[in-house]
Amino acid sequence: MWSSRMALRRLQRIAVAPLSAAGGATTKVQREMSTLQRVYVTRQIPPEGLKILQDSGQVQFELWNSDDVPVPRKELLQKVKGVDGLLCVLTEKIDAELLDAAGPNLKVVSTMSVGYDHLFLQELKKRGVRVGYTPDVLTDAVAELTVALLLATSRRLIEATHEAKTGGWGTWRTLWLCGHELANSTVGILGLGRIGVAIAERLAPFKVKKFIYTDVAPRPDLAKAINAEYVSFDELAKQSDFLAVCCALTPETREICNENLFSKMKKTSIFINTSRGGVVNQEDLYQALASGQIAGAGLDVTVPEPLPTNHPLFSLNNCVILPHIASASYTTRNAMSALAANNLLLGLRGQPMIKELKL
Ligand SMILES: O=C(O)C(=O)CO
Repeated sequence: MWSSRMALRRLQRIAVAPLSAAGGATTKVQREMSTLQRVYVTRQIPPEGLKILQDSGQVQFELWNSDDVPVPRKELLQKVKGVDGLLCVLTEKIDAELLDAAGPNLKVVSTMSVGYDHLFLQELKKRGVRVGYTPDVLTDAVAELTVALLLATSRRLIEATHEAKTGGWGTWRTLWLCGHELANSTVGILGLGRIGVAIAERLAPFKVKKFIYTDVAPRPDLAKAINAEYVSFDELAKQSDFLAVCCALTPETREICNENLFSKMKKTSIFINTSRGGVVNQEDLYQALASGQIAGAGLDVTVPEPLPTNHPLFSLNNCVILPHIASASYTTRNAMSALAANNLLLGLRGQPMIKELKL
């Protein structure tokens, strides 16, 4: 056990550089190594992204060679010293402390995520660090999972399989495990972007009657594609039979889903969140679910992550909680890693990234 733990630790510190195959250092290799830009990768990312970095001949990179445990903060602060680029995932806070530890060589931070609430954008901007992220490539996977979570919650699939497995399945009963159906319903989208549109497109064939949305301002170009009506925040709460949260986590949206929202929702409505846990006040959500103020909630994201197994939300039958898996398909995670790697390489060359955040 001890030796395997030691071996794991050693593995997690292994440096992987494209020129490592050259073995013993030759003068040529040393010369080439010195011109390669230095990169730290905070996770063992899916193979497509790693291959792009390895084959690039542009960077020498070191990675935290585990997907099961995030790189400890202390180690990360050490490893980023003097790097030109950083490829991270959403578990790493890229804040002033980290940017100071990295120092003035750092030119690019590329995150393998569409969300960027873990990046302190003002600090990055102040230091002139460019930021890449991975929108679009995950839209289909996230929309698909959102529909699955919505149906699992509204048609009570988790409760139902539990009952079937544990002896609760008696005779066929007229109202047992009844839920709420999409046909003839109003679906509300909080924060209409690419993902909200993709969710609506997938829900439309279920005979949804009406799509409504709210955002900081109307988004007619996007709304047109799904024939969605712009409404106020309060109207969204009042009218939605299903409310899907698709907004980014920002200071303005933090805990925007709170008692004020839940108290205006119908007792039969279903709340779904696949964006960020921080947009929800979880105590208020618990109260709304436990008191029957709303019918159910499906969450792919929580605060914190992982949500402790003794968290009150886990005690509720009408709350379905997934471990942040909305983008978790092999195709999508590989595409995200490839995009993150390409963003990083382009940024380090001083070229426009494929997907770059405007700071
Ligand atoms: O990309 C993101 O921001 C996620 O939440 C994981 O898909």
